[in-house]
Amino acid sequence: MNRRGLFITGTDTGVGKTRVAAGMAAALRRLSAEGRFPAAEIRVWKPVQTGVVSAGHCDADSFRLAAEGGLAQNPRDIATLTYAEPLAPWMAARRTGETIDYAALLADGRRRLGDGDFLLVEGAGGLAVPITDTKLIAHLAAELGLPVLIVARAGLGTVNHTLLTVALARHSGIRVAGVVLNGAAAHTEADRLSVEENAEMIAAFGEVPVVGTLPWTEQADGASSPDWIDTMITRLDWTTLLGE
Ligand SMILES: Nc1ncnc2c1ncn2[C@@H]1O[C@H](COP(=O)(O)OP(=O)(O)OP(=O)(O)O)[C@@H](O)[C@H]1O
Ligand SMILES: C[C@H](N)[C@H](N)CCCCCC(=O)O
Ligand SMILES: [Mg+2]
Repeated sequence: MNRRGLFITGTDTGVGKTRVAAGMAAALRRLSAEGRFPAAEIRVWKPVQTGVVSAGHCDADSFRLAAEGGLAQNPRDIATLTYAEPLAPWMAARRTGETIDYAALLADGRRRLGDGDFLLVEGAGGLAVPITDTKLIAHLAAELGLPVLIVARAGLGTVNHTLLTVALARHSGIRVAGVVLNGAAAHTEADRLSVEENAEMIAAFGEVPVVGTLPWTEQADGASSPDWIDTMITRLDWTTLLGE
């Protein structure tokens, strides 16, 4: 199967996975419309989301991926599972008396990958987040056969978090496409320098490209293509992302 896609994970919850996934979706959609990206459709998938009451709620990742990515997909189709408790999927499901049918979730992902479009998948939290009592988000990314893009914070502490995430990805047999540092406080020269030094350490010790540094900006929409997205897209190795 021609697996054309990218799994977007993070070093934590709240690091900007949705922001990056939506920004990529909007940019790739524009490139596709201009005939500069070899996929007719750009689609997003949120396998499981927690902390929201419904996939159509404006706070839901499924809603934000569609809105910020400028996508026509129905948010209710973007997310497969939605749980109210803001917890790891395993626990959020258990709070409702359910267990997640991992095989069905994986099959849904493989179906979505099968139509030859380009699929951006957003995980839940980081890679070591439980989906069931035996499966983590890392298992899902590995068994979908997709490379991961790691969204990490830009400041102090991110080197450890990012290198741990890279190590788990590789231990799980997942290719790491790159790292994006999010929330670079561009207020002072010292901040900018420390972000560059964090990127240098992550690249050196993780043997992974830091493909983007997101400034902390308020606006997020599918209309504009911020510079960081264009830089990131040019730095990614598309031969691996478009499937051999
Ligand atoms: N570069 C940025 N500039 C301004 N706000 C940002 C930026 N990145 C993320 N945010 C905001 O920070 C919050 C967390 O970002 P986001 O929801 O993308 O994280 P996440 O990793 O997807 O979280 P979750 O684990 O819940 O899915 C959101 O309110 C988002 O709008
Ligand atoms: C609720 C949050 N926004 C995410 N949907 C789920 C994050 C799970 C994190 C689990 C953990 O690492 O402790
Ligand atoms: Mg998110």
